[in-house]
Amino acid sequence: MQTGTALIYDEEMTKYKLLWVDPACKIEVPERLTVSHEALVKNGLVDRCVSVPVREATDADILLVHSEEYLEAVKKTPFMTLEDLMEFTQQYGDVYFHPNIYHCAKLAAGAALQLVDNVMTGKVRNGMALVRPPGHHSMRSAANGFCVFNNVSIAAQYAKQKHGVERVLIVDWDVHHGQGVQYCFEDDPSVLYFSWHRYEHQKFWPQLRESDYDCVGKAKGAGFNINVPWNKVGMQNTDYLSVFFHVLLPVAYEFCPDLVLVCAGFDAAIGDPEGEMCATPDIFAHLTHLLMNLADGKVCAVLEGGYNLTSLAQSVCQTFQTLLGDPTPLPVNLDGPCQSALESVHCVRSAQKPYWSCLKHAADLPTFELSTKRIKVVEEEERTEKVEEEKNTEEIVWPDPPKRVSPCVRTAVVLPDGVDCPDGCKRFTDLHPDPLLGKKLENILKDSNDSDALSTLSSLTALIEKMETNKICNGLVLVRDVSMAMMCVVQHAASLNKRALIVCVANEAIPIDLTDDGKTIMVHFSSKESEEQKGKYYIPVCLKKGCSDTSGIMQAVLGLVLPLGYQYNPDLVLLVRMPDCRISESVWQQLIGILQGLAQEHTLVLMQENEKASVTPSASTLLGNPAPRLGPLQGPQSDDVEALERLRQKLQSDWTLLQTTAPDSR
Ligand SMILES: CC(O)(O)NCCCCN
Ligand SMILES: [Zn+2]
Repeated sequence: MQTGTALIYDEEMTKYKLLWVDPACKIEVPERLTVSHEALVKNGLVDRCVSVPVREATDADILLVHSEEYLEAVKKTPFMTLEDLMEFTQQYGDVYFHPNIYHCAKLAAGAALQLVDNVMTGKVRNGMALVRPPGHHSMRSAANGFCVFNNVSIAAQYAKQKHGVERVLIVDWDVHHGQGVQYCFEDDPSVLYFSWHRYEHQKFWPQLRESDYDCVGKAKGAGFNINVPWNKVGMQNTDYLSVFFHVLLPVAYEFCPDLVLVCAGFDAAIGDPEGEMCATPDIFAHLTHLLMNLADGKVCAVLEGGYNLTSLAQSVCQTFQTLLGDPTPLPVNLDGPCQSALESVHCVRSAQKPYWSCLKHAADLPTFELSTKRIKVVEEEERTEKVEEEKNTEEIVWPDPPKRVSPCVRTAVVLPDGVDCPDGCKRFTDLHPDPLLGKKLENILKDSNDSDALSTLSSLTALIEKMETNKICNGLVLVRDVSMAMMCVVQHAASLNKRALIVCVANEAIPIDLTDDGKTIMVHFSSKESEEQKGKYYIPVCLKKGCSDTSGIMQAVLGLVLPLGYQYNPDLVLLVRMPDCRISESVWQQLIGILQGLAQEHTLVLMQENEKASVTPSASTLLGNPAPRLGPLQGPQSDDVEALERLRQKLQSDWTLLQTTAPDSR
């Protein structure tokens, strides 16, 4: 299994800066790179990465995206006088040139190519390049928005041409719209470009009509360009996650990319003068994690923006820690998305509905949107250039990101004799069995002197306690009676006053009645509608074709289990696979991989002892290896989607992160 996280950085890229007065450009300073790199050093992250050297992009590399005349013009800038540089800069928007910026722009693009080479040839699993000048605004023949060459666009073309990559997903979480990337690939179905960006109904820079949600790509590229406009500032963690759960991830899994490139701009974080958003740096740990089970984990992040030196450095560290496999931090009290974010999610899903089967049941455009479309045209004339008043974001403060400590044992296993312990795992037995356990479990145990059942259950309960004290990250247990073991875990977690999210894949009803105290939530995948109501914390997901239905399971995991799980914020995730369910191994691994974003990766996998063949693949994902790709997903069964919608409608008043449509409140 491929491991290793590349860090690509060279201090040469700090050696250019703004040489004259220009309020729009003064925030793009060399210190952006130095504070980021110093934070990585301070947190011991540089030593844990594979340092990969930069290289200069060649003319041929740059010409993958840019025109010869533009490249030739930029080549002249090192020899220009200050006056010439200022005059040369005039022709472009919100960007500046410097005698050394051409050199640095070649290094920034070359760094992205080095990252792609090392990931695609398997030298590392993933990585991030810390570069400047950034890239996503630069166009075929124009510099723009501090960008000279379009680093990520060049990397995408390079990956296709040199490594035969067929499908590239570009995730642009920078707070600005990377119009340069959109223009480059808008008619190209092999590159799916996703961007969210501060928009404020076209009032925010670069004030482009084509940054809105209804610009979905052109010709063969229709559907392969996804714009999520933020029409208000102050977006929070929950808004970002809502877009990942209900827009990006379902489409990304359907697209099934061979490679994921990230335009990793951190001006989407709190404190940034450009974004004026409120998402905290730890959100990038989750955004990164949610991408890491795509493309067999081949994720290449390239720095774009990020102008608050504190939140930038913190966000960079959060991203690297997740790329390195450290447990994700607990997502603190997420309430649902704000009304404006919900409108954007609603509009994007309906605009993209014709192109993606995972969205074929999405709601149509809200009626107010149709009416305001006309109003916006009227505003077009009235739009006055929003004067970029000096934003004073200095006084904004936020808590330091939580420490993310990897337990000394990553994956513990409790296996029957004769089943080998997978590499990297640690066999676990309970050294101090609780003599009263039989008594405590008598309501569950059929006969309390069944010694090896008792020993398995005592290992199980001891394992849970080791996870709660963060001695062990996650665990895999094979048992004879899965239902009984599940009830034992539920009871024990409750006795520890720990919240448990149970995801149970089975093919028919299961004998469990949940307490109604909310300490335990169960999502039960099955092929039969369960008639009896088992309380509001029991959530039956019925799939007509049962658990062999990959699309059905993934639709429910991304659109229901994840949002609900993130909002519930459990201390423990229990993944139960009933003996008879026919879930495919790779979907099972995706389930394990995706849900590790919760509960600081305290996932307990429970299977029947005859599932020996699943021990190694399940353990591999628990160890942090990416789950295998599922292949491009077909559409889910219509009646399953309708059942899921009904379920969502029923639950979303309690679990607001499940919402995908804005109430027609206008
Ligand atoms: C890379 C970037 O997206 O952060 N550049 C932002 C330029 C803003 C100009 N007003
Ligand atoms: Zn930006």
